[in-house]
Amino acid sequence: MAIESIPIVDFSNFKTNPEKVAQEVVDACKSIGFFYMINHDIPQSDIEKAFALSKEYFDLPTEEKHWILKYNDKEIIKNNKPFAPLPSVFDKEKEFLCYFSKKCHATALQILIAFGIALEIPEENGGKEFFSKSHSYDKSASVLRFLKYPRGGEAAYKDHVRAGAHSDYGSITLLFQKDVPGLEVQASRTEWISAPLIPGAILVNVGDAMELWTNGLFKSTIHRVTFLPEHNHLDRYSMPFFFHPDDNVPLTPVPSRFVNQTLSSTGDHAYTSGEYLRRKLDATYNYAAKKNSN
Ligand SMILES: O=C(O)CCC(=O)C(=O)O
Ligand SMILES: [Fe+2]
Repeated sequence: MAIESIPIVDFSNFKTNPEKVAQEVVDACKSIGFFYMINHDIPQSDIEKAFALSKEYFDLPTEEKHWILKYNDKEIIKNNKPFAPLPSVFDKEKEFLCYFSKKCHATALQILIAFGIALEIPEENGGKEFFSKSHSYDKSASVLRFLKYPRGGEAAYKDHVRAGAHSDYGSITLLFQKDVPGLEVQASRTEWISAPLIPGAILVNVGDAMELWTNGLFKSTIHRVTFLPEHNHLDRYSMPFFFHPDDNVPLTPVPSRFVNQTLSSTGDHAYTSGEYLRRKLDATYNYAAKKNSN
């Protein structure tokens, strides 16, 4: 049966009825790979503030934004520290940004706890904390990203697809959308359906590492961003929080009676989370380099 919409999961009952909420989360992850999380713990005022900072940054003159590119040099990346100093727009709000990214982390952990509950992970393997204990705040590649899709002009951006079809690489992604819709999801692996804006909701999706870890039980679904003609005069801002397991976590089948324990023949399961991400990034950037040289 075709999947026509993305389910909404209400987390206000997660404390009182965790099994029910967890089951809804896992049903969504097994079918469409996306769900809206409502009644989460991130205040709307914080989300608005983060969007305002993003806009403040993108509104800077281009030359001011370009200075950061000079730091885009491998030698600057040392001990996993940021590769460049923060632009002043963000530096002055460092405390808030730290707080906000920790809120995203804590919210994503709740979803992972739901996975642990519904997949009935045995206690000896970590029980409901099986996934969450593998996602520490500062030891993974998790990242909060601020994105802007500039409005189209007469000639520019004739192509209505503004972020090409892709799947995400990590375990899960939390997406904050604002004002302008545009995300489309390849439901049922064939048809595109739109992911409308639901005020206050966070759109959550499964990434490739989680699909691999659950041996295909959860679906890392392809999605893209398109602009409808009526939105072409508007800038679109979004904030994805890409959540990744710690680099050293092996992506071997999750110990759950719902997860097929037979290894696939592709050999992907031998990878740790860090190796898997590196492989994906290499494939992406080699591809980009080849495409740009054509
Ligand atoms: O901007 C969006 O709404 C989606 C972005 C996205 O899918 C991504 O950055 O992976
Ligand atoms: Fe994505």
